[in-house]
Amino acid sequence: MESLAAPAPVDIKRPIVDFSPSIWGDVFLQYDSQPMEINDNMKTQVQMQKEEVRKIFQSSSNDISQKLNFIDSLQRLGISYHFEREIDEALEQIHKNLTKNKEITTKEGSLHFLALEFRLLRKKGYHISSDEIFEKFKNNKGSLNENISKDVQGMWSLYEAAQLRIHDEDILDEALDFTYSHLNSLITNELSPFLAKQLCQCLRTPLHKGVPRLETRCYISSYGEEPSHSKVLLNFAKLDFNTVQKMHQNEIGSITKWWKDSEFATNVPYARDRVAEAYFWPLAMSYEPKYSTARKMVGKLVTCVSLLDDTYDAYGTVEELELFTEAMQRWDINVIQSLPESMKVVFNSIVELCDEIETTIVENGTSSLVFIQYVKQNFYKLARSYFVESKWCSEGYIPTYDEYKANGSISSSYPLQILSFIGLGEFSNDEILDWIFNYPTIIDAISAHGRLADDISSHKFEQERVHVASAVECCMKQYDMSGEEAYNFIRKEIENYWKVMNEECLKLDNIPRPVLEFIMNVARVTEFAYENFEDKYTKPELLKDYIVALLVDPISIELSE
Ligand SMILES: CC(C)=CCC/C(C)=C/COP(=O)(O)OP(=O)(O)O
Repeated sequence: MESLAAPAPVDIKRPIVDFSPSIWGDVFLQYDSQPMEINDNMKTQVQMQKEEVRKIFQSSSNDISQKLNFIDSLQRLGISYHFEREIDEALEQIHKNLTKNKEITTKEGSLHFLALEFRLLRKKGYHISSDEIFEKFKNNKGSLNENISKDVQGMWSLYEAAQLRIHDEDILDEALDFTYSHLNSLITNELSPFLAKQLCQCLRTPLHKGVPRLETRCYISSYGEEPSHSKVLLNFAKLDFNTVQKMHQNEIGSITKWWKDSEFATNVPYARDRVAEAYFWPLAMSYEPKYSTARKMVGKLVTCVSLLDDTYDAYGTVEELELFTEAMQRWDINVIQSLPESMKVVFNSIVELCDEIETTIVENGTSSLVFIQYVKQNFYKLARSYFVESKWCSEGYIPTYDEYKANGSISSSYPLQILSFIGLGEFSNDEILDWIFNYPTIIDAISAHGRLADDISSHKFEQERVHVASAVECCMKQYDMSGEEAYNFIRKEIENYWKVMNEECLKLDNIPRPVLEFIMNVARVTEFAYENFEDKYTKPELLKDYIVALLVDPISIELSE
């Protein structure tokens, strides 16, 4: 068959990029036909083990420290979603015991205990004063006591707790520097290889910034080596991981089938072929079974966003893209009749996806129809932001950093992804959708964080070809900085956005916690995807092992345990 993608006039110079092909072949196709339902025997086992875990939870009712450690393990092992009500009630009770008239009244306990209590309560949205809870660890100058450096477990917990810091929490800023440098110095000399490995991992990715499913996969592998581990919890976590993984396999199988049937790799040959990598984003937003539809749809949506991005960045001319953007605004393919077939394929894929989303929400009765209008408008806004970048690029214009960030937050595609995921799930209602659509501070912070992290990871690769000036050049221009200074400036901005996000999570008590968690998970997957100046989306070999661990290999379960 003749390729659909041949450019219309032969002499057009296109910004084609030599993206590497997909590394997955047909690996995920087999899962499309795999039965979604787990068998009766497995269901009975899940139910029995879950009840055993519940009994242990209930029996720890009077010991706060034990309860907090138990909740922490449930969360880290990825099974807390089975016990949401119990955990909420327990934390509410613990919060009541800790505070009276908003003052913290009980500050007894070890540094580990207080830091864990602080972290779990704050994660749940309780605004606990860091100054008050850590008061007894300060000296008379108001700084942290040097002698806490002897308490490794305490420092470790304080390091994790301090990640939830907001602005003007000097004690937590200090705690983060203090614990990081002391813990880092322990790795080489004083710890067992097992602990040193754990510590390295948490210094690289603290719990608060980790992608939940990856954290769980990693923690299940090491939890059994902790002296105080519970076999009941571990077995249930493994069984649950494998059961839920089957559902994830089914989802990625069906997205892969759709992608292959649509022949995007042939029909849009200039674009990245990244189905499994795209699915990583909705999987990071939530792995829970009840968000299966949202994951499937958003997985497809991210692949369409990727086709669109490459159409603007790696194929279209400014004249073509102007027309394409107009077609997106009018939602009308007739506007682009004169453009190359491949661009029409991209346009149609977006229109058809929106139709599919609409059918799904009507069938499931989960969402109001304002949702689909918002999705379409966000797709247009995304295309418009890409067009702005294309124009800047063709004109050789370097915008100011602020101008670049305002546009770049939209072109991160996060507002669209977040809106779509939440609109397809159980918390979808007009109020929440309006809130997201109007770009609240938390979405702004996450999108800007995404744009900056992406830019500093792919800066060198992108500047090797004709590409819009990135945040780095814009920052150099606006503040008259060297490249190195701009990198450092942007890294500080990224840290600052974390404080903004943490702060918003405390303020937004009218938004359900799971919704805030989905949103925060986007920041977490950003940190992971773009760490160490690498772009794991564009270079799939960097993501391969993680995808295998989450989507291909089950966890082995020794039956004797
Ligand atoms: C966040 C995800 C996975 C979105 C979908 C695909 C996409 C646009 C990835 C970023 O690519 P890029 O680094 O080339 O983006 P940009 O061109 O916006 O810098």
